[in-house]
Amino acid sequence: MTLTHTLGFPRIGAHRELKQAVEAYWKGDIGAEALASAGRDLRAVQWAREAEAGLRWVTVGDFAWYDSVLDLSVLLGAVPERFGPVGDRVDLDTMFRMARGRAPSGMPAAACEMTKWFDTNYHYLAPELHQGQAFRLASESLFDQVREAQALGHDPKVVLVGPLTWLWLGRVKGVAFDRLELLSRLLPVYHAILERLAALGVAWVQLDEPILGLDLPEAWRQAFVPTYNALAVPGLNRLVATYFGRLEENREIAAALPVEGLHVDGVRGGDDVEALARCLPAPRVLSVGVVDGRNVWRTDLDAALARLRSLHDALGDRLWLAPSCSLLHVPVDLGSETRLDPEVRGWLAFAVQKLEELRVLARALDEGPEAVAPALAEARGAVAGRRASPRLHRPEVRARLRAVDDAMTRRHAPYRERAARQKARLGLPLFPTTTIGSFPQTQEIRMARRDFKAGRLDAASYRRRMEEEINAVVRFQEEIGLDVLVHGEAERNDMVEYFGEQLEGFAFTDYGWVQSYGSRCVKPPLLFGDVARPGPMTVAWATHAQGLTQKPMKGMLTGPITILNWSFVRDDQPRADTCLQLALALRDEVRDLEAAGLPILQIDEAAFREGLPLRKAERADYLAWTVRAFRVASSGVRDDTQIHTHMCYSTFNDIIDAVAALDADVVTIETARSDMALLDAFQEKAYPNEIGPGVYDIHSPNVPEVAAMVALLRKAAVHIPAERLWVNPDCGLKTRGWPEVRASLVNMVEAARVLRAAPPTPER
Ligand SMILES: Nc1nc2c(c(=O)[nH]1)N[C@@H](CNc1ccc(C(=O)N[C@@H](CCC(=O)N[C@@H](CCC(=O)N[C@@H](CCC(=O)O)C(=O)O)C(=O)O)C(=O)O)cc1)CN2
Ligand code: MET
Ligand SMILES: [Zn+2]
Repeated sequence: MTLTHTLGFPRIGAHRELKQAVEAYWKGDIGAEALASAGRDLRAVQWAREAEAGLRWVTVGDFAWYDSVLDLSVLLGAVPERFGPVGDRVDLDTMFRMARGRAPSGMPAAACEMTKWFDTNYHYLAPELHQGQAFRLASESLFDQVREAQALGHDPKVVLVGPLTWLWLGRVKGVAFDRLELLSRLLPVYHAILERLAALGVAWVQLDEPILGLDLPEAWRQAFVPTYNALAVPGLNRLVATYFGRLEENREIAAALPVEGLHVDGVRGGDDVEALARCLPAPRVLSVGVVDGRNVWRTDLDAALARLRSLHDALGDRLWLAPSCSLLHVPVDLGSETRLDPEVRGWLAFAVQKLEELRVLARALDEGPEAVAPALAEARGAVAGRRASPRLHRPEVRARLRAVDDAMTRRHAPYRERAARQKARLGLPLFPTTTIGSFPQTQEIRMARRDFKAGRLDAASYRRRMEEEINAVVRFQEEIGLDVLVHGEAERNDMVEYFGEQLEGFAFTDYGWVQSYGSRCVKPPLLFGDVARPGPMTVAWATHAQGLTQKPMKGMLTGPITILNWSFVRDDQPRADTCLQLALALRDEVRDLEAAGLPILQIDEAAFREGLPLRKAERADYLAWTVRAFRVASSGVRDDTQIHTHMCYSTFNDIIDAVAALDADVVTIETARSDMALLDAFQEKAYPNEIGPGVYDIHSPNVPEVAAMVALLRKAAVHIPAERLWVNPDCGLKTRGWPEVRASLVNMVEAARVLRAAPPTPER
């Protein structure tokens, strides 16, 4: 029999129950016992769904209150010293303090660094590593969850990130050293974990090693076989899971791993699956990720079956079926979407539906396609229907795409000349202060929007409510003395979904939530067809805001690459084409904002780095079409209009030339959690324009001290001449509360004043 399983399932619940429970606990509305009970309920529902779908096991270990990499760090006893002495077992609030700097109990401390999980919009907390670090088994939570699943009558497969990927994701603190040195200290703890799992009767453990899809240094490649030799435990089977990219030169390593099974991404892995099916020695299992875990379109089951049939012939029961990666990256259940356009709905599959697709495929292999003929026919109809739908195509958009020429990708004058004109127009001081765009999205704002969308609040009242919010935000910024103001983005549910809602070619869900980090979720819009802008999207709000102040107002847009990367996008044309369609729509918006009198426009490209291909060989191509798209969106303006862009969670070393090639007048970036280390890439010569290195971390509720921000800016001034430095937070303030925002920004403006009074002297 062909067995099916899943690498992981969304942990947030179909209606974000996890978010509600965790946030209530942080606020003190519920205690640890109620939180624990909410977790048990969520897991019970999730396992029931996996069991109902006929999976061979339920997956245990994919649940986490905040992040599963963080949970693993806790399990391994990798808790940084600043979180204080921890007992034999690390407690819940220590874990929450590592994640966000504070918890209902325990002293606040700087949170661990949070960054993107490979090329997804999911964030993990980076393990902190230091030379000579000791590890120990420091949590019972995983084993408790195994028993919990067993008590519910399920047979669990446990998932953990593997030791090499965990180390790879780690950040070295203190003295620089090779983190691979820690492997020998880490393996005994992994071994102990596996022994505990074997003792509980767990038959299979899935160890995720997605770094096998990266260009790895030779020493790391060589470490794989010895690592898995060291992790053999009698009676326990190990499935090493790879995903997100092609194995390429690491294929042989994967095939040689001394483990009982291997999972390979059948969607992004090219012909890895076929190659491994030929060389993987029996009795090893090959788990094939046939169903896309990263997108929401229904699987072309005929095509999948055609591909699987020869694998099935070759491997027999050694062939397992799974989604390409964990289903963490897709929404939970299409069944919740009662208001979605029925035609579009028919094209989709969320996590629950993807498990069903696996069941159909497995039965078709085992019993022949006749056994599942109605399901196959339905899927065939859906796939063909999407391909043939007239709603996908707009000839005028296609024509415009063909007409894009090089002139559309260039500003009139080079940066130096533009800077002079912008200076004359804007009259900003040295170290100009600004924010990244959003101000707190309060409960009241969200309630008003909910009432508006539900028809309980009319459009005029909603508009007035949002304008009042803008008025208050502008007044506040003037009062504390910020130099470049923003309108605060109150009217936006999300920086991507908001634009999707105003463009043709998109559809939306009500419950299509996907975890981004911790309790924060996003609802990626569905980009299914050619993109067009029926009318201005932000001009009315921006004009209202500019009318309230003499200070420069910064118009705020989300850029084409970020809309692309944070939507579920069509797979029937190259992403580059879709991106350029978005760029053309934004170019029109940019020009409308300029004509409306906005002197500064920010085009956020928060997801620019995230979308960078994992393999170096594919990067130049991505950077070429993304840079072109950004320039098409941003270049249609006068020289004295200042273009900003913003990027967060980025490592810039490998993309600095491309960031420079965007030719934005100002780029604001995330640097505070990494103590300005990211600025190395921006050394004067590498980045020619202005830059705002974030001076405090907005992902933590802690208020930054003036002195700390002054110190960070002095550090920044070592790399970048003071005339080109801006002062701003790391990112938008939408997730923060007003009290912290007030205190933090007052301190930030003060930090800029301190620096203006005693400017740093350049160190050359
Ligand atoms: N797409 C995207 N990706 C991103 C970011 C981003 O901003 N957008 N930022 C970076 C960090 N990631 C983030 C992801 C999410 C949030 C965030 O704040 N999400 C909100 C949801 C935002 C949203 O869509 N809100 C809706 C309403 C959602 C809602 O819960 N409404 C309630 C009512 C109000 C309430 O109870 O709060 C309801 O309908 O019942 C709105 O404002 O309209 C959340 O999880 O809480 C922040 C940062 C990286 N990736
Ligand atoms: N302008 C956006 C904001 O401030 C940029 C956020 S980047 C994730 O919210
Ligand atoms: Zn940001």
